[in-house]
Amino acid sequence: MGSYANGSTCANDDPPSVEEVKAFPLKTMPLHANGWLNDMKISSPTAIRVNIGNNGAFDPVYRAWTKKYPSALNAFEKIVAYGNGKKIVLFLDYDGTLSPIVDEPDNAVMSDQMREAVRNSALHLPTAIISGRSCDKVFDFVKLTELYYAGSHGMDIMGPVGKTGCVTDHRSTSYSNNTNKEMKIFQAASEFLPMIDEVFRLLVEKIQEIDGAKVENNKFCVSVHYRNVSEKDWPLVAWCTDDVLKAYPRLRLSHGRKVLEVRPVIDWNKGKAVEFLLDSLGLADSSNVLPIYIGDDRTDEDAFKVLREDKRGFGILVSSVPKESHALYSLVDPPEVMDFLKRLVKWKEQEASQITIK
Ligand SMILES: O=P(O)(O)OC[C@H]1O[C@H](O[C@H]2O[C@H](CO)[C@@H](O)[C@H](O)[C@H]2O)[C@H](O)[C@@H](O)[C@@H]1O
Repeated sequence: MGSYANGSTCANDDPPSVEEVKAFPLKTMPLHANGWLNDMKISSPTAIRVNIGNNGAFDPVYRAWTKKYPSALNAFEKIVAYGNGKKIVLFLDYDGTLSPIVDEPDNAVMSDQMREAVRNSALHLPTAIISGRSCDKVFDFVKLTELYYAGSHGMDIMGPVGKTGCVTDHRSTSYSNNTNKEMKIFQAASEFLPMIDEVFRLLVEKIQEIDGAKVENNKFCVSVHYRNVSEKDWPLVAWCTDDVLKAYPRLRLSHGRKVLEVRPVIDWNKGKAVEFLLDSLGLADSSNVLPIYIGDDRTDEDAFKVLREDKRGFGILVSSVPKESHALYSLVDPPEVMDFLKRLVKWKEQEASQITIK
């Protein structure tokens, strides 16, 4: 017997019809789906676009927030001072970090200038992209072979063959890419593939009745987008997703920017992917390595946390609205991310020329 948001219980497991849900969305919603609705509202604040100009200089609320999360551009000298004598490793999220947030997920293209900035970073520093999208999709957007990629929130990693014990893990396979470097694919959730495909199909069927909703297959995760859904229908998105997921206890839900992320219940996330890549690259020794992770989303917090807890590196949160984070620094938006990458490259080049002169 289930319980509903209005305190009543349902006598059998038959869910209400979509018409009933449309008529009384909150009344017919199971309690946990009602909890999701709160999270949907919290994780998708209507961007009260503050007057950010000049690093928030004009907006008192944002300015106060940057006291806790200083701008990584303003604190650049301090950041590179931490990196002095250490190898900096760069981890970048994709959506909202390298590309602007747009209404249609398939249109989230990266500008050529940003691609160039990322390519230059990768030529100077080990650089990886860690995204909620599938590896293939994020590679189609980024189109750079100089990087390492982790898709599906870190559950699908294309990286170098390194020291890690996971090389012998049954979930990893080695191959040679077109640069003839030996690479490996590590898929922490490989056994979930058929289940994710099934859930994707069920969600598409269910969600198609909701105006503006979209379901995206990200290989080891499924994204249910509600950015283009009228807020009055958000309960319906939560209810439909819950109705599918209740038959899959091995899947769970996390929240992103106007998106519900369906993913396997395994102890793996973007933070684990960062640790895995550092290990694969032979850069797990925190005494001479400084990992920096730049991201904008709730799922990036797992990576910020790993770096912060071990004091081995730090996160930079990309946000134009004040929010709590495990990151140490902030940047307003993707153009500021691009400036930061360019400055890092410049600093690296200066460092290299000084070494040559000596
Ligand atoms: O980890 P990320 O690279 O940040 O990926 C997270 C999700 O990003 C995408 O959705 C978000 O960006 C879309 C395009 O700007 C936007 O329309 C959507 O509302 C955002 O949630 C992507 O489509 C998802 O699959 C990723 O999981």
